[in-house]
Amino acid sequence: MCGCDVRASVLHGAKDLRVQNRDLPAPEPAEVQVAVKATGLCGSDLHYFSHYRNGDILVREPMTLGHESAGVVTAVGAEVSTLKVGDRVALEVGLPCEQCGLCKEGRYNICKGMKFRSSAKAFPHFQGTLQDRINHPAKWVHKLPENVSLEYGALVEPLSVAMHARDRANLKPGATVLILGAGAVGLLCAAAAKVSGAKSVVIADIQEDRVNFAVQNGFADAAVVVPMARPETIEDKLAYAKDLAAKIGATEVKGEAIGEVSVTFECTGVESCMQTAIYSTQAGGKVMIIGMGNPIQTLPLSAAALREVDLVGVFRYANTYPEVINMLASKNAALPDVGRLITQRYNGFDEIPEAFKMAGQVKDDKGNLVLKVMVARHDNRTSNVFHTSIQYLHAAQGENATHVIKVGGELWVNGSRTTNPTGNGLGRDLSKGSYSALSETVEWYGSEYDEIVMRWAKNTTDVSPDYGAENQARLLNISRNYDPGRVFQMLLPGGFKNGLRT
Ligand SMILES: NC(=O)c1ccc[n+]([C@@H]2O[C@H](COP(=O)([O-])OP(=O)(O)OC[C@H]3O[C@@H](n4cnc5c(N)ncnc54)[C@H](O)[C@@H]3O)[C@@H](O)[C@H]2O)c1
Ligand SMILES: OC[C@H](O)C(O)[C@@H](O)CO
Repeated sequence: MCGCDVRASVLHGAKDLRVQNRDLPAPEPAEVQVAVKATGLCGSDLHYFSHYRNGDILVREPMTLGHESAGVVTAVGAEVSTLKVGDRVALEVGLPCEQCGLCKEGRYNICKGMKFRSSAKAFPHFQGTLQDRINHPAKWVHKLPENVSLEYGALVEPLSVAMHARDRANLKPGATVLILGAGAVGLLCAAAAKVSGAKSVVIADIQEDRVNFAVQNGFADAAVVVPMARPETIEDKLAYAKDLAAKIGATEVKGEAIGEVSVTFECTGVESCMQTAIYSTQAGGKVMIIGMGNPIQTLPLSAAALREVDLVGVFRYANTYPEVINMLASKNAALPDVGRLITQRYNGFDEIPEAFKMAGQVKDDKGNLVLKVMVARHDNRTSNVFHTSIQYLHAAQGENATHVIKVGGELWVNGSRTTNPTGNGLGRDLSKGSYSALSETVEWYGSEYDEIVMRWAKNTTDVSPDYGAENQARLLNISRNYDPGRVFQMLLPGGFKNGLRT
């Protein structure tokens, strides 16, 4: 149990991130302590990073960013019976008052007393998750099943926004759906529509690559590239929105024009898109207001009111985590692979400023889309140990020592994703037999070096005697004491590798 110093990434001003030590007490009786392993960067984090404010909300004291996170439980408070050390978890980072009428109705997301990690709305600010470990009430920490990785665990937060929007839309199977904005939020809303049985999903964005990504990866059935224009007068703006709505309505899915849609998810925050959303939605339909843009917008209200098109606000989520986690675990065939949104990965505190820089770009240096930037936490010391461990295990198995890890459908060789998994002589599909002692226990999610060792150690109960009794005992001991910090101490050079055949 850690009552100790932890490192945190702390924002002191616009683009002024510093790595600092913070005292972390042992968890309170109803809390767990979680080693944060994967954190997705979101638009609000980026606003705080770039401007030291998010819209009207000013940062008033140094603040740690990050709220889309998953990690591993490292300690539990005395009253906690639902979680144990070693559990892999997704963090629901908003703490509502739990006393007010809205909380009692289950609408805790709009509780006035909400404290949300990495938001400067509450003061003192509730510190975010870009920190080695945090203490968090067990009630808001959700266990991940074995087949949901920590990166997917981090996506539970933004996917919750989409599922909450889906719920607020009361989306029915067979609905027709328009998504305005093909950023991470729009794409996740498209995924939520797909998994809920929408008949057709059309997605529109000014960025052609993004809408193409959506269609190519099964998030949408058809794409509309929104023309760039800057109409000045309100008449011209509404005429532009009507034209765009007509263009969207004429878009064909399976040979049929989509027409006016049952539900529009507005995920840009842009005024012209809100106007278009009203014109694009059928009488009796709904416009879901998810994008947060200019707080004052001119809208064709009568076009909504006289056709009973409901304009429905969406703010974060409530009671979504269990469903979203189940959905990810059950691998529902109607759900597009949301993991494809993770387009860039960074490791550790030193790379966080670079990660934010990337999150502010549309494309990376290689011309790849930037949709969701993920920050994992490990330090160099442990990553070397990880590689060493895998290398020695392979050696111990009598094979060439290579660092070959299967991640989902892809192979990583010596730390890089390989496009040629079998042709270079290094590739081995660890799940397919030849490494029976390791099969299905070796998975590497992005750069979660320590998790892989954890999972592998947990399962290594019948390893080859070649590992040596001492190391086997050590592994079993590791698996019982599932604590990343401690495991790595045990795996430091001079520890684990000693005694293994090379
Ligand atoms: N309501 C909530 O609880 C909630 C939660 C998270 C994010 N958000 C908001 O959702 C929005 C989307 O978030 P994101 O992370 O996907 O952001 P993003 O910036 O990645 O995506 C926005 C997309 O809108 C597109 N766009 C901009 N102008 C456009 C136009 N005129 N026509 C068509 N498309 C246009 C951009 O090209 C971009 O792809 C943001 O406003 C964010 O603040 C809301
Ligand atoms: O500023 C509001 C933020 O965008 C939200 O809190 C969101 O990121 C949480 O899901």
